[in-house]
Amino acid sequence: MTALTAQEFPEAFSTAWPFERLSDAVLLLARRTGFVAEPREALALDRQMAPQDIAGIHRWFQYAADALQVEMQLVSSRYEDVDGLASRCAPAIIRLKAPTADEYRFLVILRTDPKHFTVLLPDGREQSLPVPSLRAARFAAFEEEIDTWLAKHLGPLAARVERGSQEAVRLRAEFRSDLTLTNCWLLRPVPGRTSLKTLLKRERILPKLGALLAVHGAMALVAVLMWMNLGTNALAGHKPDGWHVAWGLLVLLQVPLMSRGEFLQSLLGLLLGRQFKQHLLHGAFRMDPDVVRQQGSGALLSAVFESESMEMLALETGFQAFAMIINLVLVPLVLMAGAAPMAQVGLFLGFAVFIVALGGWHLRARERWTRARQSLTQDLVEKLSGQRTRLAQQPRSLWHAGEDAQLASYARLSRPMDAARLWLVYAARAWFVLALAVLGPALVSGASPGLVATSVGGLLLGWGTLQQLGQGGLTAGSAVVAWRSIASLFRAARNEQTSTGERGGIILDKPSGTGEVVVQARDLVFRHPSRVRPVLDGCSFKILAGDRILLQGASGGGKTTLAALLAGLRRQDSGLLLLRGVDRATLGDREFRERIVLVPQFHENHIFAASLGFNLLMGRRWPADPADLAEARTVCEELGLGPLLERMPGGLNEMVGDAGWQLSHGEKSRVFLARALLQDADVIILDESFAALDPDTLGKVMACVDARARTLMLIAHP
Ligand SMILES: Nc1ncnc2c1ncn2[C@@H]1O[C@H](COP(=O)(O)OP(=O)(O)OP(=O)(O)O)[C@@H](O)[C@H]1O
Repeated sequence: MTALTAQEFPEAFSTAWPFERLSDAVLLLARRTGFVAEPREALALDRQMAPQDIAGIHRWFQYAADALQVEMQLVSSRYEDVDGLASRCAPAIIRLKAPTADEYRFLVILRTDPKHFTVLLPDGREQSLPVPSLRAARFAAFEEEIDTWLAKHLGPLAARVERGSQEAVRLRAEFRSDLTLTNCWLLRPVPGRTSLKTLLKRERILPKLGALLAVHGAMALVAVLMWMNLGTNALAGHKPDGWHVAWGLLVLLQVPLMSRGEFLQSLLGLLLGRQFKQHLLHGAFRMDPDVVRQQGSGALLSAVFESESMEMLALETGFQAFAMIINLVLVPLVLMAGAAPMAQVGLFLGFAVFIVALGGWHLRARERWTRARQSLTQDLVEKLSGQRTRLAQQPRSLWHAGEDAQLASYARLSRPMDAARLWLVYAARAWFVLALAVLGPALVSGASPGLVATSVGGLLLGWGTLQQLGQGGLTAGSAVVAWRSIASLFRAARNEQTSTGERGGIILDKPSGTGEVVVQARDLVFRHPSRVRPVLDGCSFKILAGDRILLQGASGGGKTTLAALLAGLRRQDSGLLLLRGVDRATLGDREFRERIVLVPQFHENHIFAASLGFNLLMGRRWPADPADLAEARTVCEELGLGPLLERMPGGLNEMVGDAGWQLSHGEKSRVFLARALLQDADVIILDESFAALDPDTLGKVMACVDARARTLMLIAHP
């Protein structure tokens, strides 16, 4: 199933943009959403692209996304989720097909709510379209077929399953799991490139923060009014003549204020938490691969834990800070109006300073403890990853060596942190007792009930505030420590100059034929940052279209390093590397990597915990078209994976990876090969990819690779 047709979605076709104006459409959408102000350069359509060529359009969207510094994500939705997608997709572009002719148009969706699309018209105006059900629109033709099937298999029961009900949708989805809606591209901002100002504006965060501040202010004011009312009336022995009703109303007023405050807090937490997560994920992909490798998986896992707690703690502290700052100002004012003003205010301020100092102590202790905890996590992950090696080759007596000392050191570092935590908790209670004691002489000397009530109100408010300050000190300290562990990940999101940068500006035509110079290297020099001598020094060569190159050399000679440079995973220190006459800076990393595809050595490659189909086609395009899946199946058969596919009950949908169907070494290496062959690259580099294959399979695999790779470089040992 591919595009929506005009018949299925009649209102939309007349509002959609023609193919020739696709670049104007993308540009206008990006501007209206506020994701980009002005593009760096004009967006040109790819000369070779045709409206029916989904692969070409997808490639062009990626080029446009790079140029505009946004993301364009191809999505597909299954039968049961289509309406959900419709209500969440904006801003997005959907390709629509005319019912008869081979004509396609592009629906440009600016906003959505559950019942309407706001679309951008080709003349720049906006129009609202009712979308009763995209599912009904898209799959109307199949409903009858499904009804017949249901009637046949469920008999009279089928009549009880109401059309459109949850059960009916689920049954239909089971029956036709192949029904999907594709050709929808979501436009999204790149998290690392969104300025704080844009973010605040787009999510309307400042008005929400303002409202939260106002709610907290109102709650504090109501609390003070309640105490004043109580003091001046109840404690003075006034009869209930209306003041008690006012008191009751003030109590009631707290309820809506509190629920509004909670709501705003949750909403802001959700918005900020989402931005934070997106930023971190984006950063993870922009980290230098060498840095990631050096850190080790344990440190990365710790960073994940820290990011979780950082998010929670930062939000918690931020919101508490609101109420606390208001109260820190309010408490001295209330106490000043009470029975022992100077003594109580002095005591309150003294305690506040004391608690801040305790917070500093806790921060330092927490930092040392966190380092010990991270090292424990790193050690545990290392031990788990090396479990098989340890079981097979390490004497049992050494399995737990050093663990006691490590745990003892961890326990020792926990002690000062726990002590600081305890002091922070008890400090607020100590304030309460001392402040009450200070009030004693005023009570004895017969201070007026109003003054005493105000003092007690201030004392209670002060108690709550110092508790918040102590708790805030704990969480802020933990958040600061967590931040230090993940700051590099966060900053990486803004990093454009890593080896994984993505800017681009040119789409190359398909190669014209054999003999053309595809790659030209002149005087390449590369030195690993930690090494003194360069691995590559003055390396020059040419690769022509159609070449079959065997690269051999001693172990450690630099073959893999050269492959990494060619495939755009590393940058040379000096020298020139051109792909079809264009250097990487001009071409952009995305285009460069799509043209030269590397199959890394087995231990550097990965099978993802996803379907086999995804693992095969992730380098081409995902979600995949039926044609992509058919080609993936053919390549698998050519590589001798046909019997495996037959054994798998789910076929290409079978889950593989760590928790899924376990693949053998040779099967995995052929999945890696198929993944590269399906990418339609100009040059394929295979780094020792055949080690695990028996002679029969090797013959098949070589024939398939030779037939499918336009230009090939094999790295192998002599
Ligand atoms: N990330 C790195 N940091 C520092 N040095 C590295 C790094 N990766 C590789 N090297 C060093 O660079 C040199 C070349 O390594 P490379 O992997 O390119 O060799 P190779 O020819 O592919 O070896 P093999 O045939 O054993 O796979 C080696 O001395 C290696 O120790």
